[in-house]
Amino acid sequence: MAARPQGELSHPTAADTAADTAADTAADAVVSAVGIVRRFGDAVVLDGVDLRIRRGEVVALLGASGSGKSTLLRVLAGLDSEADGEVSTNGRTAVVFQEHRLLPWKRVAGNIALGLRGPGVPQRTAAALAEVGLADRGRAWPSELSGGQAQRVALARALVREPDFLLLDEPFAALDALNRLRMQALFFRLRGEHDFAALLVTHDVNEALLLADRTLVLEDGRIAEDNPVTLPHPRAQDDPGFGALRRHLLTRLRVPTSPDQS
Ligand SMILES: Nc1ncnc2c1ncn2[C@@H]1O[C@H](COP(=O)(O)OP(=O)(O)OP(=O)(O)O)[C@@H](O)[C@H]1O
Repeated sequence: MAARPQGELSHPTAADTAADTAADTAADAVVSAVGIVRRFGDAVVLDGVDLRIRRGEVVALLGASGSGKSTLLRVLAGLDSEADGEVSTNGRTAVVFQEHRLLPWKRVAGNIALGLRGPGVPQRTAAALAEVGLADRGRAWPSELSGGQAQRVALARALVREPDFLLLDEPFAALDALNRLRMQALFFRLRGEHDFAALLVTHDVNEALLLADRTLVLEDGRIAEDNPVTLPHPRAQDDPGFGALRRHLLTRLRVPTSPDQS
């Protein structure tokens, strides 16, 4: 790993040393982060995070409120230039936030197509909308959508870019319980069809265990726990293995469990 000056987060490109790239970003990794440190004033929020996510892998990032999950996501997405350390990405990335962030002055289709070039954009836009079950809403304004629909559009806007790596910051947290379950099922289906890797920031241990291949716990500025989830799909919350992992994570996160959760 090449030494990087303090105060500088590097996103190496092909111009960086070939040796670094070969060693640090193996062909099967969509993102590789080494020694990420992020301070806000005197507060050290990320204190040396190392993380690698493989192609096609879905990783859930858990941690107490304020532990730095969103900060880490922003660093990995290249949205934060103030961090120290090194991030290498390999392929296209796209981000979905908790709030849909659709432009209110553009119709749904216009929001999805934003920034796309070349022939076939209307077809790609229509296909992405169909994938999230909104084939007939392309001409709607964002203000005419329900919260769940708007979040589906945000997902379509990310998918139409055919990302290798999808970063999701509590994408379903603002939805009611039923819509949340629908979105989780949709995410699972899309993941099977597109084979993207994902980092899913979530507060919801059940969501993490339903969707992820691996769970991370961020604590004291570091990845304190990194565990594979080997349960077969479709995962059921009443499965004993699921329950054991949930209890472990809830304890790790110091969330009190009630008898019906255990
Ligand atoms: N722009 C900023 N300026 C100052 N402090 C910040 C800034 N962004 C984040 N922080 C601080 O960094 C810490 C981590 O914030 P972050 O949003 O990453 O946590 P989180 O784990 O995503 O929290 P939550 O689960 O509540 O969303 C918090 O103490 C927060 O106040």
